[in-house]
Amino acid sequence: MTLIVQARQALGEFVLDAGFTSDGGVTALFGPSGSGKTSLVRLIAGLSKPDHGRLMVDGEVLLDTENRIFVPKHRRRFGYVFQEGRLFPHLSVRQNLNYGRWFAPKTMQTENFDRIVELLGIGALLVRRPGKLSGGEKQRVAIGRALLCAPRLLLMDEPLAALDDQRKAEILPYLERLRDETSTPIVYVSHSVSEVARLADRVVMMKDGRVEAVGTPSEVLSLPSTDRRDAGAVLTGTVETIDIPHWLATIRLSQAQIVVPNARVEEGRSVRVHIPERDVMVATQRPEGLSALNILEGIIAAIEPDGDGMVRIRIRCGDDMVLARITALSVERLDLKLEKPVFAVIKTVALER
Ligand SMILES: Nc1ncnc2c1ncn2[C@@H]1O[C@H](COP(=O)(O)OP(=O)(O)OP(=O)(O)O)[C@@H](O)[C@H]1O
Repeated sequence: MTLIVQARQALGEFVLDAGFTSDGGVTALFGPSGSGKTSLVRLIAGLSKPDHGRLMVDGEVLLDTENRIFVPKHRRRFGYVFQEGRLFPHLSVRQNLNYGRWFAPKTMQTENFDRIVELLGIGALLVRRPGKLSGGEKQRVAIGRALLCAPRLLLMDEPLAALDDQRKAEILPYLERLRDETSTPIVYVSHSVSEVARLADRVVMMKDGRVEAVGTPSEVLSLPSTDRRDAGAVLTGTVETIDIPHWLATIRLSQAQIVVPNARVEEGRSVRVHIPERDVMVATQRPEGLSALNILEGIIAAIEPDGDGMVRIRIRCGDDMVLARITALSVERLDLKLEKPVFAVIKTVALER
């Protein structure tokens, strides 16, 4: 699948002027509130029309303002999942799902039902009405309904934003399965670093209506302009062991292991971990007697002034890069220099959420 989108639209004072391409997988539209993510996804969906723009899927032109082409939303064959599921309250889960199936091309109408129900773990809910479902269950049904239309692209606009952390944690593994076990490309709107770190293959970072950066989660989420509270490294590893009594998973990175609070993952599974740069300290000797579980040995690969007396240190640990944001005074006191061996003391690391 290839998706090419480019659009310009004035919305009152706000001007959206953005575009990106995708070759499939999960593309996250990421950025602060008001950066234009929803406006861009609405244009892709055909829910609004840009002043100027072009949209192509697999070579088919769905929008081209110059040539006055505008394929209406119901003929684009895109699935759409909103923040709140928007299920029909008077229909059972099965009927809600069947409603989605109705829009699929005839040849695809039957094959998918059981597989999608199993994929999303909603088999036990089929006879219930939406009023009797939790927020996370509703979202899973909404995703199922969207998938049953056999969409060629699934648009998800902050699908977890209305859920509490526990429900988010419940639903994220289903989204991962969706990514890994279906070939449906997804455009996923979110302003959560951890969600994007966990799910996205590619990140389109937006700011003030424009695309500021495009790349892998590790490339984009470590950029200084990412929300300060969450900026940091995103590393990929494999679950080595699970310690259920302590609720910890040990993840093998390129060189070292890292211990992460979570015991819900399966051993052998490939996962991403997010290490916020503000939660990393730098030491020139291996510290002892600390409560931090993760101390990684590495070499300083970059020292970047970051304003307000702060400095970002990039520490190369094997093939992984860990980021630390520390004071310029600490850099002086510890005499930190390029290529110096150091220890990254990691206070928090998250496997998801
Ligand atoms: N129809 C409209 N008329 C005027 N302004 C609009 C309209 N639609 C959106 N905007 C403005 O465009 C900007 C971008 O909004 P948009 O919802 O796309 O951002 P977002 O990145 O999705 O934000 P959030 O994460 O809060 O949903 C906002 O400043 C919003 O107020």
